Parts: sequence; structure tokens; C-alpha cells
Amino acid sequence: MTGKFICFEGLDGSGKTTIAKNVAEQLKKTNDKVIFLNKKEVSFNTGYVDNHMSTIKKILWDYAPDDPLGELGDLHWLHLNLSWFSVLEQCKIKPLLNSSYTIIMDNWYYKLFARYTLKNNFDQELTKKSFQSLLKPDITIFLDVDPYVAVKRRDNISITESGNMDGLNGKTTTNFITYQSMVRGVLNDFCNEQKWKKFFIDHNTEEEITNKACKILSMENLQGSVT
Ligand SMILES: Cc1cn([C@H]2C[C@H](O)[C@@H](COP(=O)(O)O)O2)c(=O)[nH]c1=O
Repeated sequence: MTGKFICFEGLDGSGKTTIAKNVAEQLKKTNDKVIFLNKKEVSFNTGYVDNHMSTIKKILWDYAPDDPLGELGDLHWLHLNLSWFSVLEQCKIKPLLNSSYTIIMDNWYYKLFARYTLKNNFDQELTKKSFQSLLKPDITIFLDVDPYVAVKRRDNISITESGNMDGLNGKTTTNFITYQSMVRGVLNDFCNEQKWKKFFIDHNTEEEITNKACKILSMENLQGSVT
């Protein structure tokens, strides 16, 4: 594959989508083979795949705020999420990379990988094998934010981001901070192991963060190959 796969990672409320979109717009000014992908809003080449994915999307993200997701179990949600990512990879990301596109994606699977890593009663070999079966980005930019800052950006706190699928009870600010602090710890481990580009964003404006990410990417050879 001749393109580059660049992903943002970070806690819920770190601004991944906004920054990834801004960065893609900047890069597009000098490179017409740059494309922004929003994990949840991808369009596919065929009506069949589009319909299939919109059905999965409804189940994955369009649930009512108080739906008891946990009743279905962690294994079910792992497979459903993997089915989403695997189609994204096979039907969108790999074809774009094969056509030499630079993909800027707002979020790949690491946040979910971190959430599963935190589950005490889940088969961690399965967690690792499952996520490692997916494509690894060429470059990952970790937008590291303090959960106290991230929570202020949230109008509503969801079940998933406040640890209600991992033993915490209630969509409260305290639960958000507690759970996101643990997720942040795991993301920092991934960051160190995989040599992600990381920066702290607590005190920066959107423009500053965008410029910093663009600067980092300008130092990379975006015409390289994905293995
Ligand atoms: C079991 C489990 C599932 N999920 C599911 C629920 C959502 O469908 C999806 C993640 O959604 P989110 O990125 O909007 O929080 O993954 C978790 O987020 N955490 C979990 O612990």
C-alpha cells in the first residue's frame, strides 16, 4: 500500500474529530490526495455496504441514553465493534491507501482497546488478538487531555464514557473523571510502547493544536508505505 494512515487518539472530549478535520483541511491545501474520515460517518462505494453499515451504526451508537447496554455482555460488544472496524478497513481504508491517499482519521480502535484492557473479567488474550488483527496506523497522534478539562466540554455524559459498563454507577462527572483517568493511563502505555506523537492540550486553543499537529506531520514523509 502506498498511502499513509494517520489517526488521532485521545479521551472522550479531547477534540479528536475537530482537530483531525482541521488538519485534513490544512494538508489538502498542498496535497489533493488527503482525505478526512470520521469513524462514524463513512460513506461506502456500494449501496449494499452502506446499508449494512448504517444498520450496525444504529446499534452501536444510536441507542437511547438509558438503554442497558451491559445486558448484552462485553463479548457481544467486542464483536460488534470489530465488525464495524473490519469493514471500515476492508472497504474504505485499504482501497484508499492502495490509491496512495493520505487518510486523516479522527479515531481508530485504541480507545476501545483501552476500555477492554481495563476489564478484569475479560479474556485479555482475546482483547489483544482482536484489536491486533486490525490495521495499525502509520502515525498516531495522541491528544492528551486532563479528564477534568475534557468533562467540561461534555453537555451529556454517556454510559460508555463514564464507566457504567465497567462497574461504575451513574453518568456523573465524578464517574467520567475516574473512568477516563484509567483509560488515559492505558492510552499512555500504548503511546510509549508504540511511539505515538503525543501532546498535552489542556491549555491550548483549537488553532494551536491544529498547527502543532500539522507541523508534526510536515516532518513526516507522507508518501511512504503501510505494512
Ligand atoms: C462492553 C463495552 C461496549 N462498548 C460499546 C458501546 C458502544 O456501542 C461502543 C463505543 O461507543 P462510544 O465510542 O460512543 O463510547 O462500544 C463500550 O464502549 N464499552 C464497553 O465496555
